[in-house]
Amino acid sequence: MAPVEPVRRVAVLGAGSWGTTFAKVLADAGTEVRLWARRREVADEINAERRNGGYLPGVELPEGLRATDDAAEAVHGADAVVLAVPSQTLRENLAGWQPVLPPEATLVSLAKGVELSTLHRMSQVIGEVADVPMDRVAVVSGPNLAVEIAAEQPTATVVACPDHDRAVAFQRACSTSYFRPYTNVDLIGIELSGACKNVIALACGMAVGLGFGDNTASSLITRGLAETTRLGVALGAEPMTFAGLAGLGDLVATCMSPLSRNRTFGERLGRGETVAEAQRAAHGQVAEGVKSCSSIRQLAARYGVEMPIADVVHRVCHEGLAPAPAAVELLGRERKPE
Ligand SMILES: NC(=O)C1=CN([C@@H]2O[C@H](COP(=O)(O)OP(=O)(O)OC[C@H]3O[C@@H](n4cnc5c(N)ncnc54)[C@H](OP(=O)(O)O)[C@@H]3O)[C@@H](O)[C@H]2O)C=CC1
Ligand SMILES: O=C(CO)COP(=O)(O)O
Repeated sequence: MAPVEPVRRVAVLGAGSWGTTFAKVLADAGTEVRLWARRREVADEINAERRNGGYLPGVELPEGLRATDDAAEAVHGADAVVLAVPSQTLRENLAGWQPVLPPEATLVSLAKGVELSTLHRMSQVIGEVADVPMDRVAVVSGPNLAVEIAAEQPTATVVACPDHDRAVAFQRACSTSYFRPYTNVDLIGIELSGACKNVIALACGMAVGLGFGDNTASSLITRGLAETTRLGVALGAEPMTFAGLAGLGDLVATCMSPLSRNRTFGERLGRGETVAEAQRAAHGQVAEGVKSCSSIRQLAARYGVEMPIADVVHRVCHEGLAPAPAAVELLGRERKPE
């Protein structure tokens, strides 16, 4: 395999809260970065005022961060292309960008979800649509609440890629004084961790909305980690990945933080709001677990893995089960050893 070139120039496609924050991280790391925004006015605001007020109010973006609404312009000459759109829209967006992708660029997913129509992880979607070998596909995942990172609070993450050298090259491109990436080669474990923690965070939010405290949340986190690990191992992941930053780390951050959109969504359901009401309150920002609970549940069924928390979250979000009886159901399951 040819040596991997250093990552000097990166395109970030998607200017929501995480895409914009990650572009800031890259710029702060000294990497040249172009950010693609779907709407022209967002690109104009970033260029003229160095802010993206709709997603990151109060955050000043670095001078060197340039935005455009032209994806071809954003990716031109890029050593890496970072995909920062919601997971259920990745296939369609990437199909549009595919003809202009630089032939040797590393393709990096920030999205945390499992595709509903295929049950594929994001790296699989990227491999299929961009028609690239999997050693060119990477994932960034960890306890990474965008708003905290945009405020430059110390945070660690994982850059995962089957090609370790490629992971190291991208790790260098996004290391700053406040953002510390580790590398990993277990794409399956890192991606399933990121997708499943959103579903467990919905369950934790429901518990909070029902008025339950930290014992309930901790019980959900721990049993959520157990069912995520079972699924991951069945799909070929390394069990230890789930104890790392993208596993336990992200699970704790998302389940415990009021900044999490998934936990907030679950909390609204726990307080008695409908899915439609919780969706309206999210103001267009994505709570990935609402869709991924269904794809993850199907994946679990396909591999014969028990995921009782994901199962009730799906039934609350899509089959009209109320959060209170869902909790009763989880507690009333057959008694078993840990
Ligand atoms: N926010 C966070 O803290 C973190 C998020 N993630 C993950 O990153 C991914 C992106 O999330 P995030 O940036 O937070 O999402 P947001 O909801 O904040 O932003 C989504 C972005 O994608 C754009 N977009 C492009 N195509 C579509 C489409 N078809 N439908 C909807 N939006 C589209 C949106 O454009 P427009 O503004 O025009 O709607 C917007 O720029 C998700 O998978 C999320 O789980 C991972 C770690 C941290
Ligand atoms: O992935 C995240 C933190 O790591 C963000 O979580 P939410 O999408 O629930 O806000």
